[in-house]
Amino acid sequence: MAWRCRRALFMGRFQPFHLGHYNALKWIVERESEVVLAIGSAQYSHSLRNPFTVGERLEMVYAVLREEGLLDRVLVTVVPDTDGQHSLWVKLVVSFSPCFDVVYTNDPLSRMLFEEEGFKVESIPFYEREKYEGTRIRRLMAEGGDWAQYVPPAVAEVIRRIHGEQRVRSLFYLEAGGKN
Ligand SMILES: Nc1ncnc2c1ncn2[C@@H]1O[C@H](COP(=O)(O)OP(=O)(O)OP(=O)(O)O)[C@@H](O)[C@H]1O
Ligand SMILES: NC(=O)c1ccc[n+]([C@@H]2O[C@H](COP(=O)(O)O)[C@@H](O)[C@H]2O)c1
Repeated sequence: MAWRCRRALFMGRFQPFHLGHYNALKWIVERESEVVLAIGSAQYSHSLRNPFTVGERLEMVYAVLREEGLLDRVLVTVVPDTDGQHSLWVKLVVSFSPCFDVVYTNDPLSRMLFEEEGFKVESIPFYEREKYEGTRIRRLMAEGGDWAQYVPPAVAEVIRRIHGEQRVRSLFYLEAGGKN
């Protein structure tokens, strides 16, 4: 592969940024000179799948990068979804992102779309996936469980400041049709 900029892309929704994402990021940073962390589904918020705004997710990511001294190795961008127009999405990612050569993702659709556009795609080893999964952590928030142990402390601080747990609980109630 001809390198253009020696940078890797790490894509995700990060709803919220949890310890699985943190371990994945550290693993990628060890293998690559620079990483572009791209926050996807940027236009979405206030749903159970995407409760946090892209601005709130940026706060979570920067809190971790600052705390871990990673600001000189990781660039951050945000990318909206193209909602079904999959053939346009990689072009949008490219235009919203600093240059990158290789993509790290476990999402099969993202892999297919990036490979079709000629990008090298790598899988990420899962870190204790039974614990560190966004869907599970959001459910714990909705049920008043101990979600904070599954995110970096700096992220827990952001979520508490924005009353994220209360929001997820309300969304759970709304999306269940006000029945639970
Ligand atoms: N525990 C984990 N270890 C390593 N990589 C992970 C882990 N959890 C998620 N990832 C990877 O991080 C990327 C971004 O994931 P994403 O933001 O969708 O989080 P998620 O935990 O899979 O959330 P959700 O359950 O909301 O879909 C994906 O490639 C995903 O496979
Ligand atoms: N057409 C599209 O908008 C399109 C296609 C594939 C992936 N994506 C996005 O890429 C990200 C993939 O990350 P996950 O690993 O979090 O699923 C998500 O934000 C997802 O919505 C968008």
